[in-house]
Amino acid sequence: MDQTARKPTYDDALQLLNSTQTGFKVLEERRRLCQKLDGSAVEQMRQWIHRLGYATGDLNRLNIVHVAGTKGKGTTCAFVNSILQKYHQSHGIPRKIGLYTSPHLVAVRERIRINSEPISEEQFTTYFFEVWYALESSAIREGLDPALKPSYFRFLTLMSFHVFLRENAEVAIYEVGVGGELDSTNIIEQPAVAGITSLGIDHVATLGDTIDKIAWHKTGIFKNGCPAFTVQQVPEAMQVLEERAIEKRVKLATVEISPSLQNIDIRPAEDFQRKNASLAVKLSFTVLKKLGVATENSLKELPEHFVHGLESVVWRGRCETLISGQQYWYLDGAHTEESLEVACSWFGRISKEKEFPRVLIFNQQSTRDAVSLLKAVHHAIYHHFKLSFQHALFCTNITHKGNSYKVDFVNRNTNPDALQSLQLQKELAAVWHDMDPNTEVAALPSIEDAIDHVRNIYGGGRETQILVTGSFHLVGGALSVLEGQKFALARSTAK
Ligand SMILES: Nc1ncnc2c1ncn2[C@@H]1O[C@H](COP(=O)(O)OP(=O)(O)OP(=O)(O)O)[C@@H](O)[C@H]1O
Ligand SMILES: [Mg+2]
Ligand SMILES: [Mg+2]
Repeated sequence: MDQTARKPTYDDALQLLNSTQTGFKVLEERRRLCQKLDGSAVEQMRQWIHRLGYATGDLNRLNIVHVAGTKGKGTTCAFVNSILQKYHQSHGIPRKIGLYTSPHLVAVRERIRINSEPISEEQFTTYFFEVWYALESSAIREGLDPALKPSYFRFLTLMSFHVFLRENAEVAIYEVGVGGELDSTNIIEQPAVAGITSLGIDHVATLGDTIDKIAWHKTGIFKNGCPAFTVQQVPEAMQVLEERAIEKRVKLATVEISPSLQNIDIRPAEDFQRKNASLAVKLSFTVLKKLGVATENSLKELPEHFVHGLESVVWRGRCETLISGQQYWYLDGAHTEESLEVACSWFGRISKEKEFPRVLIFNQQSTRDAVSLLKAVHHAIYHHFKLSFQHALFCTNITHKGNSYKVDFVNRNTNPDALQSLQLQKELAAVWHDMDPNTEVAALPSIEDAIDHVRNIYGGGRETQILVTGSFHLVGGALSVLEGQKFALARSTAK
């Protein structure tokens, strides 16, 4: 971009950011060569942070709460954020809270928040270009190719560090991207505290296919001298966590579901969420203690701010309900077997109370085994709840009709030919038809097509309950289409 021509806009920033996506062809090649992550990614991050003019030690000023895990990372971070936000509102401590999470639901800006608010378009643009140009000019100074940029997630991670340091955040809460050991967030040397949420199987190509290999990666965020907490895990995972804690000389404690949560309105009222909340409580106590706030570190009775923080947390796209006319939309971005079970049990519990027809909208366009995930949905709904879907719609992750994406959702990492031919969608429709021949199935080219299809099913005149799940791209796209359409929407949070 010509820097002298005009002031770059938010849209320019997003276009350039999208240009850093690795791209389908490179990803295919990596898969073909079975390339795993290696230590070079973290080393490269260190070099980039230096090129922005920081030492890695500068990050210690951020009193980081670092969270890894297979499921519940984002939610746990959101709980910590909400608790700290309540403290901030009443005591002015922490002065400023940064929150870095992924993926985003409806706008990239959501990934970088200050005091709970996504940074503004203006801030995003300013900080984006500060980082972009600093990387270019340092590359030129060092005789490197200025066109070489960190890939999408790494760029945003770098940018988040820059934003929080520039904004003088007193605490920053960081969700790991993938794994821990080799993740780009792992240049953090001395976090205030580390947390590991529930472990399960995901990202097998990069982390390994067994729970112990996955657990090993997650413990990469353990740092000598920094306390760590985890929740109850399966024994194979727990053993690895304990061994690595000893090896790294880290004090690791396991957090049980706190009895005090029984009287608190945790949403959804499921044990997995109480686990996330209990872990968040311990992480918050620890970081507040580091800031010199004397809180009673007891889980028997929670201080008022903790209760308010837990009850008022907003974390969209997870067990979210939208009511639009006669339609009850239930949206959850779950995309692993364990989390789909959780999402389906939430939907099943609510749905069995109603006689209305049920519609499933499902998509999972990455390298995950979409068929197995779909079977997990079937199993949970048909076997556990003895319920069925009258319609099952399989769409791509393209937001709008006519192959157009909202700029925040552009995804270069999926095979365009497979999207065009609806290859996966047709396969999923056939799999579902085999499992339940009574369901009417359809493969559709976009999220908007699927939503319109639902509106047309019963002429819009009949109450319907729709479960949208399998991917955050799908749920984020569905939310932006639903909210963009002129229907009166009532939002209700999961119970
Ligand atoms: N502790 C948990 N155990 C199992 N499933 C969970 C747990 N916490 C959340 N989930 C499910 O996983 C979904 C995603 O939750 P969340 O965003 O907190 O996870 P995440 O670890 O950030 O996931 P991602 O890898 O997509 O970033 C939720 O909607 C919920 O259905
Ligand atoms: Mg994940
Ligand atoms: Mg997440």
